[in-house]
Amino acid sequence: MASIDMHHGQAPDLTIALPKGRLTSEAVALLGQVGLDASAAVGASRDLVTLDHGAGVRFLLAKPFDVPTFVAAGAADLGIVGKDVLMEVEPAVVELLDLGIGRCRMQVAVPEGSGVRGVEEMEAPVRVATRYPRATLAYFQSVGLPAQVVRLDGSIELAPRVGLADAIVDLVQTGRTLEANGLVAISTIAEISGRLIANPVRWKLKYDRIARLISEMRGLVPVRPVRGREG
Ligand SMILES: Nc1ncnc2c1ncn2[C@@H]1O[C@H](COP(=O)(O)OP(=O)(O)OP(=O)(O)O)[C@@H](O)[C@H]1O
Ligand SMILES: O=P(O)(O)OC[C@H]1O[C@H](OP(=O)(O)OP(=O)(O)O)[C@H](O)[C@@H]1O
Repeated sequence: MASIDMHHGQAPDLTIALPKGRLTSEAVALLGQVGLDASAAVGASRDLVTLDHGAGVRFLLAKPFDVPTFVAAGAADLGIVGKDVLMEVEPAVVELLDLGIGRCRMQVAVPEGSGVRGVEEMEAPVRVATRYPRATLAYFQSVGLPAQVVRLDGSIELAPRVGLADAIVDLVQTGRTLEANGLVAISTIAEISGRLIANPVRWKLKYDRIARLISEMRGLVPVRPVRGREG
């Protein structure tokens, strides 16, 4: 439908890519608090584009790992995405704000029965199952421990149980998934939360509009600036 992409017959002032899934409802709630209506993103509609006509803002619903792709390419001006994705993809985007949503940790975990309680106790080369090969290899390199990555797309906690890996690197929130699978966290790689990102060129071109949005968001939740205006 052509009209869905238009704002009173014109292009929208701003396009924001939202992650489909776990972060969607928190992101929509946050946007609602700054007067932007993205509520259709949490409804039953299968439409992947939703428009707040009054505000002139268009929302794109993308898979979390694809949000940086849309933003870096300029298909969206802004995006909301987990820090885990940014660490893994290292996209050409500007990270503007920590939104404080989707808080969890990226951790290294091992079978409880292994007796290992610190990465320094592990025997090299460590076989690590993860969805985050890049962040994992960077971490193990930083602690001087050779590692081999087994790349999985989910159910990471299964790998050590069936001898596919000695350890995992995954996101941990309540710790229930680790516990239920006989694993224990031995190290934290990073604190994770949702971030507001921008296409670097649009950040300059639409500075006033985006800066207004940032100051409105900053005034709300326990948000903190990650990086200032660049370039
Ligand atoms: N257990 C968790 N607790 C808090 N935040 C999480 C948790 N798991 C994931 N997240 C955050 O939510 C984001 C989106 O997670 P979600 O599970 O919706 O996507 P995904 O794992 O990429 O799933 P899929 O590939 O099935 O779409 C992650 O990138 C991360 O920042
Ligand atoms: O510490 P917890 O509160 O138990 O949360 C951690 C789990 O949540 C995420 O998985 P998700 O539920 O997204 O499933 P997936 O691994 O199949 O993507 C993550 O990959 C862990 O498995």
